[in-house]
This record gives sequence, C-alpha cells and structure tokens, in this order.
Amino acid sequence: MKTYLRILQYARPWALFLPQYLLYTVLTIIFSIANFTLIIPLLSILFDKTDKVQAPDHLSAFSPTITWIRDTFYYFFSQVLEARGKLGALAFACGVVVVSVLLSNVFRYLSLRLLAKVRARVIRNLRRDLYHRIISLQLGFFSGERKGDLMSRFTSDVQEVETSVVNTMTAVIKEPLTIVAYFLVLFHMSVPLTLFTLVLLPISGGIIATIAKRLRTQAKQSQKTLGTMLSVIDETLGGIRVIKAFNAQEYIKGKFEEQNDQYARTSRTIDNTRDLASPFSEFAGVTVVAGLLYFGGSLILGGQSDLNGETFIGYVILFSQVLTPAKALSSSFGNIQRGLVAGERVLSIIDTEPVIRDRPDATVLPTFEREIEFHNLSFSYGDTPVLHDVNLTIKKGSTVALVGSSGGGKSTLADLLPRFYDPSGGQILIDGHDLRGCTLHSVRDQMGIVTQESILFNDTIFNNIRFNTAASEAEVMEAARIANAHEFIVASPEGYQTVIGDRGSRLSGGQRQRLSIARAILRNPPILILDEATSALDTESEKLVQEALQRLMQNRTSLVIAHRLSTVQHADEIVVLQHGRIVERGTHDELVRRENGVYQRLSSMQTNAALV
Ligand SMILES: Nc1ncnc2c1ncn2[C@@H]1O[C@H](COP(=O)(O)OP(=O)(O)OP(=O)(O)O)[C@@H](O)[C@H]1O
Repeated sequence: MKTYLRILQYARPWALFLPQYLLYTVLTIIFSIANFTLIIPLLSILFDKTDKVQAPDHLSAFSPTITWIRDTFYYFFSQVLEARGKLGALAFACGVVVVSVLLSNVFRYLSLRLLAKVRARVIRNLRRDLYHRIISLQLGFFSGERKGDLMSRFTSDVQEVETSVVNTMTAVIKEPLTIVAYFLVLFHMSVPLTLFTLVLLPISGGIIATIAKRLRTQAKQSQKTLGTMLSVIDETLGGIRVIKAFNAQEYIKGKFEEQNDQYARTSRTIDNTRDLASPFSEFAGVTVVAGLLYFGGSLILGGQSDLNGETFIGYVILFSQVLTPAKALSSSFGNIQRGLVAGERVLSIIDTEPVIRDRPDATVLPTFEREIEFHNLSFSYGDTPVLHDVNLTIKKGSTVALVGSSGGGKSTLADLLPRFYDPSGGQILIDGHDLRGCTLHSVRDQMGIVTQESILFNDTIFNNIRFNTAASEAEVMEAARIANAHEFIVASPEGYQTVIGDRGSRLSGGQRQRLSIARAILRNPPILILDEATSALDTESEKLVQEALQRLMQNRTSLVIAHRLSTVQHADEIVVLQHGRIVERGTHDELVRRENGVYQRLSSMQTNAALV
C-alpha cells in the first residue's frame, strides 16, 4: 500500500486533475446506471403493464436523490404515454437511453483522457528520478549491480508500473465508486435482496486475495530473472568479438537459454495464476446471480415481495452490472501486485542514498595553486583493504607516475583523487583543503581524466570532443589539432559531423584515444589523471598518441598510471605500488640504479619482453 501511494505521489499536484476526474466519473456512473434502470419502463410497455406505472402528477423541485430522478422520468414518461400512446412512450424511453448512453460515454472518454495525462506524468517523473539517482550514485554502487538489471528497471519495471499501477488507478477510484453507487440504487429497489447478495460477495473476495498474494511472490522472481537475462544480453553485445574469437557461442547460448527458459517458466506460472482470476470471478458472479434469481423469484412467487416482475428483472440486470466493476477490481488486484513488485524495484534505487556527496557545509575548492597531498591514506573496498598508509605529494606542474604489478592499487589511488571513492583513512588535500569538505563539482572541475579505455558516446566527433563545454567550433578544432586528431577527422566522410558508432566502434583504437585526449585538452584542467592505455598500438599510431599526451601534460600537474615504463622515464617522480603500499619512489635514473629494486626488476622484464 505504501509503495502504491508513493507511486501515485508522482502524479502530483493532484488538485490539477482529481476533482475533474471525480466529476467525470460520477457523471459516467449516473448515466450508466440510468441506462440499465431504463429497462424497467421499457419492459412495462412491452408486457403491457403501463397502467401500473406510478407517476407523480406534478414535477417536484430538484433534489439529488434517486427518487427525484425516478419521479421526473416517470412524470414525462406518463405525459408522453397519455399524449402519444404506448409506441410514443417506447420511442421516448429509447430516446432517453440513447442520450444517456451518449453522455455516459462522453464522460468516460473525458475521464480516460485525464488519466492518460496522469499516467504519462507519473511515468516521466519516475524515470526522471531514477535516472537522476543513477547519475548521482557513486561508482562503487555500479560494481555491485548488474547492468542488465539496472536496464530492466528503466524499461520493463517502469513499463510494468505503467500498465499495472497507473492503469489500475481507475480500478482504485472508479470501480469502488461505481459499486457503491450501484448498491445504493439496489438497496433503494430492494433491501432483502441486496442484503442477500452482500453475504455472498466476501467469500469470493477472500479467494481472490489469496490469488493476488501468490502473484506477488511469482512476480518478484520473474523480474529478477529478466534482469539477469538482460545482463547476459548486454554482455553478449559488448563482448561479441571475444565470444566469436573464443568460439564461445554455445557457451553463451547456454547461459542465455537457461535464463530465458526460467523467465518463460515464471511468466507462464504468473499468467496461469492471473488467468485463474477471471474465470473464477465469472463463475462466482453467475453463481451469485443464479442464487439471486432463485431467492428473489421465490419471494415474488410467494407474494412476499413488493417487487413486480419488471422491476425484478431490472434489478437482476443492474446487479449483474455490479459484477463488471467488481471483476475489474479483483483482476486489478493481481495486476497491482505485479506492478508493486516492479515499483519497489524502481523505488529501491531511487531510495539509495549516494555515499559520496557534498556535505551540507561543503566549500568550493579554490583554483589549484601549489600541491596535491595524499596523507596517511588507506582505502578498502568493503572489507578488503587495498591501499595502506600512502603518503605522496604532487607539486604543481610536476608529473608523478604510478607503476607496479597488476592489482597493486594504482587505479584505486587514481580514483580517489576525483572522489570516485572517499578514503577509508587519512586524507587527500589540495592546497591544504581536504577534498571531503569540498563540493564534488568543484573538485572534478579542476581535473581531466583520460582513461585506459577511451569512453566515447554514439554521437558526432564534434560533440564527443565538445562534451559538456560551451566551446566554439574553432576551439574544438584547435584541441583536435593539438591531440593529433584533426587530420583523421577531416579525412572522415563527414568531417567533424561524422557519427562514430556505439562507444566509438567505427574508429581505430588510436583514433579513439586521440579523441579522448582532445576532449581533455579542450577542458583545459589544471590537474590531469592519466590511465595509460595498455592496448598496444602500431608504432605510427603510438607516436601520434604519445605526442598528443605530451602536449596534454604540458604545463599541467599529472598523475599517470603507467603500464609501460618507457613512457614515464621523464616523470618527476615514479612511485612503485605493491599490494597497496608504496615500496619505492624516485626518478627513473635513481630507481633503475637501485640494486634488486622492484622498479629495476620490472624495467628489465619489460626490456627483455621488448627484445623478444
Ligand atoms: N570495485 C571493486 N570492488 C572490490 N575490489 C576491487 C574493485 N576494484 C578493484 N578491486 C581490487 O582492488 C585491488 C587493486 O585494484 P586496482 O585496480 O587499483 O589495481 P591496479 O594496480 O590499478 O591494477 P592494474 O594495473 O591491473 O589495472 C585489486 O586486488 C582488485 O581486485
């Protein structure tokens, strides 16, 4: 219930549509009840019982009661009957039916239009909140989640909320109103008969509630399976090259099919349970009507009721109409359960508080002037310690290179600087300001990041370089020139307007790197974090990239994660990280001279590898 109300909150402000919706709904209900009660005068004409029609001899003043509506109709009905005879009265009653059907449907349409507006708003707001939250969550959140599962929350879960929760808003507002209105009229027509039907209804209600509970459990399972399946699809699309190269089609197919089969199985069980609701309620409904016919018929036949035959038929027809909203209500219970599961999955992300965010008293980090200092820094991923007691100072304008064996903690250390993670112990200071006390925006604003894998977007080259800056065309071109990218760009079919495909798939590795370098050059950040690419480029391409990087690093303060030692020989300081600790530091010349040093060993290993 809480989830349901929270989802409906997304439709706010309610005042914009709720009063209007209620008005349309009440009018729809009034006119649709009128349609069915009009069967009574029609029957009395056909069965030649018009002499028994009790019509008032004058029009009474308006009052919002069933009696007033009934009396007014019969007043005119008897007038027409007197003036035009039975055929005229028949035509009059039919005319009123047509007008009333028209009006009830016009109001129904108007209420549906309003609902469509609300639905669109709820879904738009829900997706927006979800997207905003995902953007604001820290990187650590994503390593703990499956991408496919997150995608399925955006797509199928939001869709499910739309079809199940928002659509059932009609059920929650309109159907109960309809049922209450019908019962008012039914009570007005016959109290004992209506009491009789009321005894039977809770029994069917109980059974339907049990079905709804089962659906909820099954729906949870189903959404989870779908998430896993989408993850497999996502990984397949991302890794199609590796899958083919390793002849792993059968392996990945097996993985996919397992999830696909499981999803099909749970979907089938859900459908079976859901489909049970409708035949069951139909059976229950007809049983109640049959019981009513028997009970009411025996009252009339025994002369114990003041209802006549026509009114009784009218009553039964009207009662059978209650079953439609009641059925809609019961089947929407099943749908709501399914939608609520989806809603909870969406809301659980929206409710995840970002761990890394601005403190209430966060200040803006002033422009970088002197030095970056890692002070007694330690860091753990959950319970796994990765960095221990790191002390490092990077002076403005200098280049510090991080080297060391794989898993030593280089990337983690570099990730701490732009506050992708916050340290578990110690501090990172820029000009003496602890980064945790500064706004994320101001910290990241001073940094440019070039990652190992060039992260590009499926857009034009121009937009990829300009990414989130207001740079002019000339500035973009200048950055591309410095990054050695201009020539290949102008040689592309549409120059700067060439679309580069998903993650830049239409470009070579070196071209992608040069575009990311151009993007960083354009931002012109004082601090640069460079995760040097491990992928080998051919000599020509390598030269172009290296040149671009050198230009990018000029006059900047750089932290470089180096995988090939040849590229960091000119660094002002080289820091060797092993198992999360700094084990050696110094310039290239100092370190290669150190007997049995880690750097010396790494250096000779790489030289040998290059010679082979
Ligand atoms: N998101 C994460 N969650 C948990 N552990 C992680 C995470 N990222 C990295 N690690 C672990 O932290 C340790 C340091 O990893 P890191 O990526 O910083 O090393 P690295 O020196 O950059 O390695 P490489 O040179 O191979 O890129 C590794 O043992 C790794 O398994």
